[in-house]
Amino acid sequence: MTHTFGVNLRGVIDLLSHHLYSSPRVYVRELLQNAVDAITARRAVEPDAPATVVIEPAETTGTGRLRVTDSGIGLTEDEVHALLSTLGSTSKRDELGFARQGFLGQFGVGMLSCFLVAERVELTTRSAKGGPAVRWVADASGSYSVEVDERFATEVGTTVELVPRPDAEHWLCRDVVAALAEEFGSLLPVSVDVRGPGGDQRVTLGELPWLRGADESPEEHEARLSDYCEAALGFRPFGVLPVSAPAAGLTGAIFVLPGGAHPGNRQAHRVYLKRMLVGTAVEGLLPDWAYFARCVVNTETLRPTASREALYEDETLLAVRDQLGASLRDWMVRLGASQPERAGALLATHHLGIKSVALVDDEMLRLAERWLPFETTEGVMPLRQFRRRYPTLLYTPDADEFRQLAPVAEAQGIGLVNAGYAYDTELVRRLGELEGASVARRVEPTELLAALDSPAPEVAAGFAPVLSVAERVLARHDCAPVLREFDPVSLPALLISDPAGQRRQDAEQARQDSDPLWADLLERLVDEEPTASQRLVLNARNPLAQRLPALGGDAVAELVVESLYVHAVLQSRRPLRPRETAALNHSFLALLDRAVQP
Ligand SMILES: Nc1ncnc2c1ncn2[C@@H]1O[C@H](COP(=O)(O)OP(=O)(O)OP(=O)(O)O)[C@@H](O)[C@H]1O
Repeated sequence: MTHTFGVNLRGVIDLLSHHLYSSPRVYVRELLQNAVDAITARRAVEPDAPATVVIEPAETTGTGRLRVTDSGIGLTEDEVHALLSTLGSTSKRDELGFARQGFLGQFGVGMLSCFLVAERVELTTRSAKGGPAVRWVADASGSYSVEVDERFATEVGTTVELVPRPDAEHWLCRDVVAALAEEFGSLLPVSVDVRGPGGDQRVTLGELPWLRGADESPEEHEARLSDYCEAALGFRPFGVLPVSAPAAGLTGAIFVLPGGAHPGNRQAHRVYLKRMLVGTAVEGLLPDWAYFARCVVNTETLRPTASREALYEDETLLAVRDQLGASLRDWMVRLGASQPERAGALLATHHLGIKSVALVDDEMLRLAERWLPFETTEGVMPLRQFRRRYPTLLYTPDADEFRQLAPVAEAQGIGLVNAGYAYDTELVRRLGELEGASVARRVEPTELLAALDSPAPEVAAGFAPVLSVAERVLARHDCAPVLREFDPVSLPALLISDPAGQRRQDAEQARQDSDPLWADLLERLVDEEPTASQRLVLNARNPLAQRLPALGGDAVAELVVESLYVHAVLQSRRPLRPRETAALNHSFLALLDRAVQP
């Protein structure tokens, strides 16, 4: 024997209010949706039928109830039983169960959302198909009654009245209802009026704001869209671009933020489905890199989730995202060609997002090269400008390394680029991949050392005793001294790390930490390259360094060399190692002690 499931209406309402919809406010959307669908159905058979929805809030009806009247197709008595009184039953699907084109509803549960704010719903209707007027009265406990009486309604259409729940009266008040009707329904293709003491307030705009009027110039259109963006999204956009994706029946506009966006910000796009608002913080319409832009779109085919508050991540949405992303990118490239200054300002404001696209997109890479400011030894400038002087982009992948090497490189006439910030190294490398290996190269610190002049033999001979002291002192810090002559003269010593020596040091550390088998192998590696991992390059042109050979006794020379070393480490902004901190304390205090001796 088979039985039919019973449904506990209270339980279903609880499910809807607490788990499906984010707030009772959606009841206005569901009422508007039913009214618009009913008008669509009537106009399919009667194209000139009126298309009006009138909302009378609690204050206007004077009974505390809310009344919504539409000029739609209405319902016959049989339809009232079959469609309204059966959960999940809908007139908006075809015989095979597919959602019928042109209708907003499809699940047959929307009416239930009225019970989020009402304890009773009264629906009075007259069908365009003929027959008497019908009244359906349902209450939140799940019981309903149907009455037929010619006198209930004279016009074709439907009136829904909500009798508020004692704790939900405010949801039916004019301010709340008008605000919600405007938020959800401002773009609907019918007229929606909210009745009030001062007359009717029309909440519908008529046309989609991003469709350009016949007598509107492009400039006027852009200015109007900027005003719309300010009113709807709360910011004056840097730029506006109308977009469309015909496959998804989508039209709309992308608004570029004037500043202040962060790559980690959630995307918050305003999406309308068949001109009814889905949400104001819908995600996924633009690629992640476009975090500095917001969309307002209307779509005919993207699928809403059951709550109608988000979109399904299906293939159509992915295709739309790619297409909108490409439109934004093309717009930026065009801006770069037609209004270079504006493009430069845009890139400077949103450089992180733009750099992340440039990593995978050649056009954007060219744009970034031409417009994005980089720190270089020639000052802050775009890479294109830097390359006019230095055909090879010699870069440091680390900002500290840049700071350490830049003054010396600059004095030797070597151009350096700081590629130490997010995405910069990859970007410069990609430029090399695109245009040939000679375009970009990481500077090897030792290469800079090679560019520095060696002092004359007699000068070197004078420094020999100091250098042997320095060799001993610096060995404690895995460093070896070198004597060179270089500018700037004000710099007594420069610390340069040697990648080969660093590898050796890493291997040494690994050897100490590893098991005997590996230790043996690593030991051989370590032995192969017995170089220190750092060089302290003493500047024979610097007046302080020049006084080193004349220092009386090894003890003072030791102190000075160690101080110069620690100073050079500090200059390089590398954190001090414990042994270096100890050396700093010791040499500083010892020199102080000597300085204050009577
Ligand atoms: N104002 C109205 N005029 C005419 N018919 C209506 C009206 N309101 C509701 N109906 C009928 O009642 C049915 C059930 O409405 P309900 O809002 O519960 O679900 P739906 O609109 O079909 O789908 P969804 O759950 O997606 O909103 C509708 O399919 C429609 O046939």
